[in-house]
Formats: sequence, C-alpha cells, structure tokens
Amino acid sequence: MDIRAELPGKIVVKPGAKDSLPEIIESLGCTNIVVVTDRNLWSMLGRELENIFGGRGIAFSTVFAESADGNSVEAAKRTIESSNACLVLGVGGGRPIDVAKYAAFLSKRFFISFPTAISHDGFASPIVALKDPQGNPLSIFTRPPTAVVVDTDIVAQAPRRLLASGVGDIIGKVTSVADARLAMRLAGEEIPEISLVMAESAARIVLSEIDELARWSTRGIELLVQAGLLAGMAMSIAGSSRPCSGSEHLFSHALDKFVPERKSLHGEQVGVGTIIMAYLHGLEWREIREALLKVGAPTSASELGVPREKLVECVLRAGELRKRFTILDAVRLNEELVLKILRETKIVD
Ligand SMILES: NC(=O)c1ccc[n+]([C@@H]2O[C@H](COP(=O)([O-])OP(=O)(O)OC[C@H]3O[C@@H](n4cnc5c(N)ncnc54)[C@H](O)[C@@H]3O)[C@@H](O)[C@H]2O)c1
Ligand SMILES: O=P(O)(O)OC[C@@H](O)CO
Ligand SMILES: [Zn+2]
Repeated sequence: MDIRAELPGKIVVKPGAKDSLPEIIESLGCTNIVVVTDRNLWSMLGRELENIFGGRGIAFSTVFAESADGNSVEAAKRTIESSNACLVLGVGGGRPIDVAKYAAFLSKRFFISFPTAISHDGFASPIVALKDPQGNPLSIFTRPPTAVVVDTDIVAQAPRRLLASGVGDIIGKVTSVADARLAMRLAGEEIPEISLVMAESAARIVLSEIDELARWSTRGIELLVQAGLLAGMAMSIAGSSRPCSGSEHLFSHALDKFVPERKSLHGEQVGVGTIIMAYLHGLEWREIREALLKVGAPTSASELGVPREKLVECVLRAGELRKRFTILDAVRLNEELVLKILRETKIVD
C-alpha cells in the first residue's frame, strides 16, 4: 500500500541536549521564537533557557499553556502572529507539547518538541489529543515535530509517576498492534507493516528492558525515549494513531469521558487497559501486569482511583467511542464476563 509520510527532521537525545537548541533553531534560519510551556517548568528551566537564547541573540516570547484546550492554542497562535515568530518550541509534558504542536501546525511554523517528561508518546508524534464538546477523543493528525530534542538529564529528574505513565502508554502497543492486525484480517483494513513493526518494537524495548527502566537509570530513560520515538514515527508513517492506539486506548478514552473526576494519567489508564485487552486477545497479560508493577504503574481499579462499577462501564462502552475496529468488535461482552476478567487479572478483588 502507498506510504506518504514525514518524519522528524532532527532528533537529539543526550544529557545537556538543551544546549543544542540554539544551533538547531539557527539551522532553520530562525532568530525569533515562541516558547510554549507551563509555569511550573518555566520556574525550573526559564533562567537557563533565557541565558541559552540570550547568548545567541535568539529573541523569544513565552506562552503558558496551563490547559491543553482551544483557548491555549488560540493564545499561542496570537503570540506567534503578533511576534512574527519563525518557530514554536514546546517545553514540558504532554500539555505544552500538544498546544505548541497544534499552534505551530495551524500557524504553519516549525515546531521543536523539547519534552521534560516522557509521560506518553506525544513528544515525537504528529498527533494532538483533544476532546470534542461531548468528551469524545479527538485525535488530530498534524505534522511530526521539525526537531525532537530530549535532554535526558532533565527527563531523568521528572516525577517517576510521569515516566511510569510513559511506560504504560508504550506497553499499550502490544494490544494496539494486535487490534490493527485483527482489523486487517477481519475488516480488510490496510495498515503499513512497517508502522506495526515499529510500534511492536517500541513495546518490545520496554518489556525486555523493564528492569533497567525500573531503575530509572540513564540507560532506562534513553530506552523509554527511543521507544517513544519509534511509536511517534510509526504514527507518522501510518498516517494516524492506528498502530499505537487500539482497544486499550479506547478504554482510556472511556475513563476520560465517563469518569471525568478521575486523577489518573493517560499512560496509567492505557496500562490497565492493556492488561484487559491482552486477556481478550489471549495474549500474555501477566507479563504486562508484572512490567507495570515493576515501574510502579497502576494495575488495579483502586490504584486508578476508579470505582469498580465505573470500570466495568468503561470496558463495556469503550468500543462506542471511535469507529476503529478492535478486539471489542470481535467479542461479545456483558457485565458478568467483564467482572470475571477484571477479577482474574487482579484489576478488581
Ligand atoms: N498528543 C498525544 O498523542 C497525547 C496523548 C495522550 C495525552 N495527551 C495530552 O497530554 C496531556 C497530559 O500530558 P502529561 O501527563 O505529561 O501532563 P502535563 O503536561 O500537564 O504534565 C504533568 C505535570 O508534570 C509537570 N512536569 C513535566 N515535566 C516535569 C519535570 N521534568 N519535572 C517536574 N515536573 C514536570 C508539569 O509541569 C505538570 O505539572 C493532556 O493534555 C493530554 O490530552 C496527548
Ligand atoms: O489517537 P489517540 O487514541 O488519541 O492516541 C494517540 C496516542 O495516545 C497513542 O499513544
Ligand atoms: Zn497513548
């Protein structure tokens, strides 16, 4: 099948990579940028970045994206236009990166992704994850970052909970690829094999090196970043999140929609969803649960902070959130069967 894809133009992953930002910005012919971040991170990194940019005569404006919604994107767009910025630099977790990515796309500017935590695979992908007014998942395919710059010194200091969430999101590729292959077999869907192999490899890196990751060693952080890069590129090549987002993500989106009061993170929800959907696929769900336990990611309803009956509802209703063929379209579930699965996989008592 035809492939027509863009990938990140530059990838820099190393300790102190923040010092590479000026040369990358200048290589794009830019001397005037907009930085999209949040106040927490700017309190941590602002002075250093001011010195780095000031020392090279790079002018910048700062936009604080305290929420990843239309208002934040509009504010970033206004600043991009009013400052006539050449480029948008996203500095932070998933929220600032999404706002920066989308504002750059809508304003037709270069976008540099500078993640300070790997809490999911959005830092290297073309995807912006918003919600429609009804709370349904909106997966917007924009463009891959012009450059991905990961300072592993900074990511290594991120809250462990965020990094464990990133592990959960990557492990989710076990079932997202199984769903994609099922859709090719049963629903005649065409998906580039290369994108499935890349997504599978991302999950394999994390699962085979889970002890290294659990130490949060430099090598562990590097492996998580590399897995995230593979996942992001898989989505760029597939032209959608299909290789990296299947029934486990539908479960996560169902939690977002039907349990708005929850506090769990995207990757935490995906991790638990992967246990459930691996069971439905007849895959080795125990290996997945063990890996999540090793990095301290949630493996139960109580750790997600979701009541049992809500969790059952989210499994039963996940398939209605998106027209994307997954295992949920191939099995007939009812409340009794879902409870049996949740008990057998130790997600509920
Ligand atoms: N584009 C995608 O594919 C995709 C996928 C899933 C979720 N998302 C979006 O991502 C967002 C969630 O991402 P998130 O969980 O990273 O949230 P986030 O960006 O809000 O970060 C969570 C918190 O961690 C802090 N933080 C980040 N890096 C840190 C560091 N190194 N040290 C200390 N604190 C740090 C932030 O300041 C923030 O307070 C949501 O908006 C969600 O919609 C996008
Ligand atoms: O398209 P969605 O389901 O938002 O998935 C994007 C990303 O979360 C994949 O890891
Ligand atoms: Zn995800």
